Amino acid sequence: MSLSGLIRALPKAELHLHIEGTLTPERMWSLAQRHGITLPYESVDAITDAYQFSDLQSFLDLYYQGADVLRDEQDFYLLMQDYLASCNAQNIVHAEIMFDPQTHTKRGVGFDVFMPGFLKALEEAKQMWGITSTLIMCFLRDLPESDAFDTLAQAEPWYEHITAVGLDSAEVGNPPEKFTDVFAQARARGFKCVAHAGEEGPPEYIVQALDVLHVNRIDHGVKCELAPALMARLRDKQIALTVCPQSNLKLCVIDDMAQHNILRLLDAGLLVTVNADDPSYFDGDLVANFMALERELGMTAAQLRQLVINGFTGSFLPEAVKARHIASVNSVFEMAG
Ligand SMILES: Nc1ncnc2[nH]cnc12
Ligand SMILES: [Zn+2]
Repeated sequence: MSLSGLIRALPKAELHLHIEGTLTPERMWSLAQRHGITLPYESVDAITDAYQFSDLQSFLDLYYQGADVLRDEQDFYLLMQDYLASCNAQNIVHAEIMFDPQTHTKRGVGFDVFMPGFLKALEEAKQMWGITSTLIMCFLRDLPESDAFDTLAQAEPWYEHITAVGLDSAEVGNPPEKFTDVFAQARARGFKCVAHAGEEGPPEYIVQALDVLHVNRIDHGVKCELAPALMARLRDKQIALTVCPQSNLKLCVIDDMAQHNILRLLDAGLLVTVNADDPSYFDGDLVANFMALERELGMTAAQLRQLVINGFTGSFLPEAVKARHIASVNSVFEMAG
């Protein structure tokens, strides 16, 4: 089987995916029509054409604007359903899905609107396709820590459906230590923790995420290469990095995919995984991200195998379930010869 055939056929996990970043231009258009919202675009194509970014902030501005079409439970159900249908098409069997409550609550759209929509679609995908999932509730780091505390309190009726808390949005100038207390409270309430760190920000933010927030894994983390001692620590402790190659290209973290360090980090023994981040905005789902690694970086079959296995190893699944998925990955390779 060709490498592209394997990429498609392998059962995969996705660990770094913002559900608001899966809003397709078509769905944005249809929801805007449904709610009588006038978008600042003339057509679906004009939405896609606007997705040219110079850095993280230039993307976040459009991403938060796009989310404004999400108004009622059905919108959030359709958003999640679209993503899960794409998981089924890509053979993603397990997804750890981030959502940004504050993007919605600050517009008057509460947990009682988006959570039922999400949960209905997740349950249907489990029944129809056997796709398992966890939800990661992210705090927006450009807002004060007190807002994150409010969000943690508002989420209380939904805790049983949320596995982890995360930290996203504008990184530089909003270090992990700004959220020390709310992460401590989230940990005390039994949540796992993740944080975006070392996407645009310095390696010190990765160190803070580990030492101050006590995260279980790092989202992005590609800037760790600038700090050899940190790289050694990530390798020795096998802390998962949820790397998003196409996102890094689109947000100008790198100028060219050929410069991406993901395979160097993998070959150095770090637990790196491949993820889409915001597939609708970055022109690439999980399969497309793997394809780019084959095309632009010459990823080998052995590297592909390790990256896909790492996706399960780095997940929040129980160990026995991880082992079952990893065995299926290995059996696809054995059948492919
Ligand atoms: N790549 C990213 N970095 C920070 N915050 C985000 N929110 C959605 N995508 C993000
Ligand atoms: Zn992200």
